Amino acid sequence: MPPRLEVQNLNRAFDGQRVVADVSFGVPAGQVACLLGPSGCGKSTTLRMIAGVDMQDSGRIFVDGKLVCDTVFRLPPERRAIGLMFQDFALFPHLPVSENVAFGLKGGHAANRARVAELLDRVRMTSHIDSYPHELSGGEQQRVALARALAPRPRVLLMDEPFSGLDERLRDGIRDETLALLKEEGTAVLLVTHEPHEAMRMADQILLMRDGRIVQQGAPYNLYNAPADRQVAAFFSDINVLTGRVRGALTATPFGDFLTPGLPDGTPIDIVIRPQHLKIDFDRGGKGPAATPEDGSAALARVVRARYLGRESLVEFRTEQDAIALNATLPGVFLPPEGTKMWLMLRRDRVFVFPRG
Ligand SMILES: Nc1ncnc2c1ncn2[C@@H]1O[C@H](COP(=O)(O)OP(=O)(O)OP(=O)(O)O)[C@@H](O)[C@H]1O
Repeated sequence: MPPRLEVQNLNRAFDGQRVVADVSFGVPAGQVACLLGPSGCGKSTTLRMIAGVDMQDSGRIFVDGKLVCDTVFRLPPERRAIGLMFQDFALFPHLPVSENVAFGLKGGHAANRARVAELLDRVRMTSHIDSYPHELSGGEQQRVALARALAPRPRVLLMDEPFSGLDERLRDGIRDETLALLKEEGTAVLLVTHEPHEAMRMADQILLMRDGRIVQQGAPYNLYNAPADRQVAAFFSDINVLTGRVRGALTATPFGDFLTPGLPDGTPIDIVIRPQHLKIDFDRGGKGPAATPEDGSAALARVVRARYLGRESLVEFRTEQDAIALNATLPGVFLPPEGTKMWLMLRRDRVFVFPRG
């Protein structure tokens, strides 16, 4: 079976500047793919080409294996079986909820009572069927917009930052409800976001974009735990970076040597670790824990600052050797005074080693 949505080698330039470069991916039915990346990396342009409101310079788009658009053939947007839900896609203010949901259906609400009732039930808005948009909260409007987008049973739904207008506290609930409904409908979803948290929560597959290219794609677990490069690692959380140079297939640090095979001597190396994967131990008269294969050797450091963040504490350290700044997060309340000597270790299975790009 071909993926429900498939994109092959899409390219788009504006004024000679490439903003989408050789983008390819597939989204199976019932799955959510998130196009994730910083502002201006080409996410919305990709979405607009798939929707049919912009035209690619080269590349092909398929829905259920059928060509929707290449550089010669082009189905108009309304014949692509692709639904849209954009942040600024407001509901029609002069229509009640029932007619808003039925808007894309032939015959309006009168001819589609069952479908409208089913969708409003699924988004828990049945009691608002006769309300007008201005009588609804932001979250309620969003749920109606979702029902409207799904009413014509699109094969593919494109969502551009659909939750960004909502109150932070409402968002997670609405995201989860939306996800449940999309799975039930079997729609393939392509969701654009610049928020890693949103992508981690929603996506079966993340497509991470940078400068018009997909730099890594895969399940959220893979991107978080096996990032392709230092920037990908940094996109999902704060990171600590140790720098060094290859010497005889090894890179030396205050935490012992790291294997860097296959790289010529002198290659600059970034050793990356997330703050939650630093281990700390107390100083026992100038001695720290013994080296282990799991954690390498310990390095002596002093506390620069410690802050309580609610669920965890953030402690900033500086190593005695090389004065490397390192942040550690620890669960609960841990606020050692400035200057406290402690021993740090890096969980070797959580360290990423990259040649500097
Ligand atoms: N119609 C256009 N004409 C000229 N340049 C454009 C046009 N549309 C987009 N661009 C440029 O292409 C680049 C990518 O824009 P795009 O909107 O796809 O990025 P994005 O990743 O969706 O960003 P954001 O998250 O800020 O919406 C930007 O530099 C933008 O200025």
